[in-house]
Amino acid sequence: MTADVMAQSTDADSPTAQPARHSTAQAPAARQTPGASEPAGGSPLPGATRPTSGRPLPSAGQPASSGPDTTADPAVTGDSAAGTGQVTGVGPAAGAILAAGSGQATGMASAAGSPAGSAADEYTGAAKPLAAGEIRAMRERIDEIDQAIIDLWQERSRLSQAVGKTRMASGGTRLVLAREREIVDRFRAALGPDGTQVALLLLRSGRGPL
Ligand SMILES: C=C(O[C@@H]1C=C(C(=O)O)C=C[C@H]1O)C(=O)O
Repeated sequence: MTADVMAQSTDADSPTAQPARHSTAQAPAARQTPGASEPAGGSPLPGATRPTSGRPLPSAGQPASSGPDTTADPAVTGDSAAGTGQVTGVGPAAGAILAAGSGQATGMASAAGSPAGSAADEYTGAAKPLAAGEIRAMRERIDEIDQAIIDLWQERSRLSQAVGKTRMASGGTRLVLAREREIVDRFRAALGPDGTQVALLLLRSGRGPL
């Protein structure tokens, strides 16, 4: 775990009463999760509650939702990352996805802002048919990729829970922090600060009820 990731740590992830046993034998001594309590479905690791980048998304139009833009909120923390932050709209022309703290995915772009009389494609947000076709093709692949991510995510989660059960049945610890740090570091090295968040969500997903 690098120092800057550790510096991002806060303790805002809600702790639960659920006790957890951590194996810290191999973990770096610089920062140990103190003792017995484990954040709820969350992570004892640094970086767990770091807000997302907060970078505003470029948009040529207005959000489809009037809900608050949580891109600057600590959205990827605790349950909020999984339960909210849904895609609520697509800006016309630019096709920018606008995240909001609540609401359903509408996936529809407003025709407002399109050139008058043009065949604006409301589904893709494109202002010209050719662009709409390209976008549809790319979206097909995006959908495939998303499904692969979901499948792999669920497979990983099942494996992680199986490891935990096996270890506990052998009298071992529920979690191994040194291993979790290794995983967080790998994701962060590959993806930057967002990778940290992804890794923490992955780890949380794998905990489940043991
Ligand atoms: C799956 C394991 O158990 C736990 C879950 C981990 C994970 O989801 O990757 C990593 C470390 C452990 O806290 C493991 O030790 O490999």
